[in-house]
Amino acid sequence: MDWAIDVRGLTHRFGDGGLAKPVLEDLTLAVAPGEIVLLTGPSGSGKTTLLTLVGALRAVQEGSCRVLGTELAGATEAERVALRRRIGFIFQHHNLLGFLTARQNVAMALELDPSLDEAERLARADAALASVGLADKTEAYPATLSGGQRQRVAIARALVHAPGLVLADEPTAALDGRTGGETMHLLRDLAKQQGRTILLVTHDPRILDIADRVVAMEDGRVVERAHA
Ligand SMILES: Nc1ncnc2c1ncn2[C@@H]1O[C@H](COP(=O)(O)OP(=O)(O)OP(=O)(O)O)[C@@H](O)[C@H]1O
Repeated sequence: MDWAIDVRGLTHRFGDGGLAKPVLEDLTLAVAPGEIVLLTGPSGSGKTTLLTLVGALRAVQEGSCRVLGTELAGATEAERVALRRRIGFIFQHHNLLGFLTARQNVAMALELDPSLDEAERLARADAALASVGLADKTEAYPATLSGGQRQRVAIARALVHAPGLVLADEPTAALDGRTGGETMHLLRDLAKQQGRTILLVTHDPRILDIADRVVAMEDGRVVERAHA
């Protein structure tokens, strides 16, 4: 099987090497293409660290971490940058740029694709915004949108470049329960339509039902793999 994510024996430490207790310890996790996996577990169990390693945002220290076919152990910064371009990221705080409209924020994710001209980028951004129900907000600035609308813009931005993988870190943390649930169901529906793989870190029990699989972490290890 060509896994979207194939992590084996991953160990990660912060601080001064040998003596520090690992934040991730001999962790193994495989995610199939098109699968939606939610990662839960107590604060400090290493979820965000795992997400940043899979997202090629930090260097692998020990073990194997294959993402979309790229081995990140021993990868160069250029290889990590190339992989990051194939991933869509969604953060707790939408991370939209306040001086850009919704359309410009989404189109930015396409700027690295030299095959697209400006008109094509904007057209794709509009289509992505329409797919999250924001066809009438393309010219809106983030400050004029609600929290749920901003996170939907962030979803459009994460999906617009047809990423092989979407990584999300606590995407509902800044939203009320109902809005968080609606937003994540929308993400799930779009991901399923488009065949995207998702790894999503959450503390929010109300969104566990969007998962194909819920993986629980504790002390840097996977402790439970439950089917949702
Ligand atoms: N850059 C860093 N330098 C030193 N220690 C760090 C760093 N980042 C994280 N840690 C430590 O690593 C441990 C795991 O952190 P991590 O953020 O991965 O956990 P988490 O499960 O995502 O927690 P939370 O649910 O609170 O976000 C914590 O004890 C944290 O303090």
